[in-house]
Amino acid sequence: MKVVVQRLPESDPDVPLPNYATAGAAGADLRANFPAHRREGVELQPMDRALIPTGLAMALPEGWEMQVRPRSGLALKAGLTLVNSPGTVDADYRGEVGVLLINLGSEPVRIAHGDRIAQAVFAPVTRAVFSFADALPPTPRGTGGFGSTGST
Ligand SMILES: O=c1ccn([C@H]2C[C@H](O)[C@@H](COP(=O)(O)OP(=O)(O)OP(=O)(O)O)O2)c(=O)[nH]1
Repeated sequence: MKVVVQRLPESDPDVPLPNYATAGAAGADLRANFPAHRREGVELQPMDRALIPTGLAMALPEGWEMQVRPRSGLALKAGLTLVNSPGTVDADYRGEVGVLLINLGSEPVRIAHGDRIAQAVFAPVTRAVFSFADALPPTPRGTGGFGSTGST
């Protein structure tokens, strides 16, 4: 599928576009691309969160979404993940793609300009058509949930 990408005016054109690290990768790595006055990056203290810019806006084909997901290596090594995982980028969004990082680790984590901070996975969107009913079709489970079948 084709995704049209716009580099935003204050972004650094030397930061590569999202790319797939291997031939079979499902996610394309997204990089931090700070505007000129913030190229020093940011340091996230434990439990700090920050919206990290990618310097990019995108036009996805209608009927598709882009999911912004954590990178497992950063999660394991540094406790770095996304506050809103997976982030949802709508096909009609034309603003800058941002990555909402949070440091769940016990040490400060530095996010440098150009770092690979998350990955983008594209998925088709199925939209629901909602309708009301007085009762729902019965099932063996019924209204049981939240551990009603046991915890192990
Ligand atoms: O990780 C993310 C999540 C969202 N967005 C952008 C694209 C998305 O289309 C828009 C809105 O996201 P979402 O619908 O999740 O946020 P909302 O809080 O419901 O905001 P809105 O009222 O703008 O829909 O923000 C990102 O850049 N990165």
